[in-house]
Amino acid sequence: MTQLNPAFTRPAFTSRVVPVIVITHPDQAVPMAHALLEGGVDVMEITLRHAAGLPAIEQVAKHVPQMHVGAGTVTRAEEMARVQAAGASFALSPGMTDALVQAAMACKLPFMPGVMTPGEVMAARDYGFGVVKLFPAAQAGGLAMLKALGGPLGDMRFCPTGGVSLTNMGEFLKQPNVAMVGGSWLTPVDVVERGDWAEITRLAREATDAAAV
Ligand SMILES: O=C(O)C(=O)C[C@H](O)[C@H](O)COP(=O)(O)O
Repeated sequence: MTQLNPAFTRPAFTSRVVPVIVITHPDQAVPMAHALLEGGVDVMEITLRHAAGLPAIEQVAKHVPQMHVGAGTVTRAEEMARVQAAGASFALSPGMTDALVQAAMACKLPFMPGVMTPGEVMAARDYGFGVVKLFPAAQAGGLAMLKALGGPLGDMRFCPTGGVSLTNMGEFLKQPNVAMVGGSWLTPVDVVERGDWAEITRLAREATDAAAV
């Protein structure tokens, strides 16, 4: 099978930290995108957890072309075409189903499925994925799990997400099989709700600097 997610084998974005974002009003999307860029983060995972997610993706895709906007929490096949139509340049999911993978292939949308077991990593590789999201990373075994997977499945790369923070992100990024990390700590809901974009830039810069070490 051909490589399905080339964008995640050689990501188009430069940031090795992927903010996982819950947006509650589409108007938050564009200022947040600018604030993250200002802090050196050129990728966003805008989740579909809130109804504002889809219009938020649309806003960023339309108004902030230098931002790589992805759709997160894509758990149903029919959402794949919808997020692509909204302008998402890739999709992520906490898991992997045949239906989701088929939908991503049909749309030719780069997709990062979620995995938690060696069997799921192998199934993802069979489909042609080279980079997968380890979710929930902490509960899956964190660093120890990544090291263990690196033995038999050393050709696969991971984006651990779930329980990753400023404190432990450096340890994750040092692992040779970790391509990038994801997390919600860069965009706390209360900070977004009050529109404190300077604080989002500060958090993004702090993460960018920690990733560079
Ligand atoms: O919504 C999704 O699609 C997910 O995969 C879940 C998120 O990635 C995690 O909830 C982030 O975890 P924290 O950084 O620990 O908050």
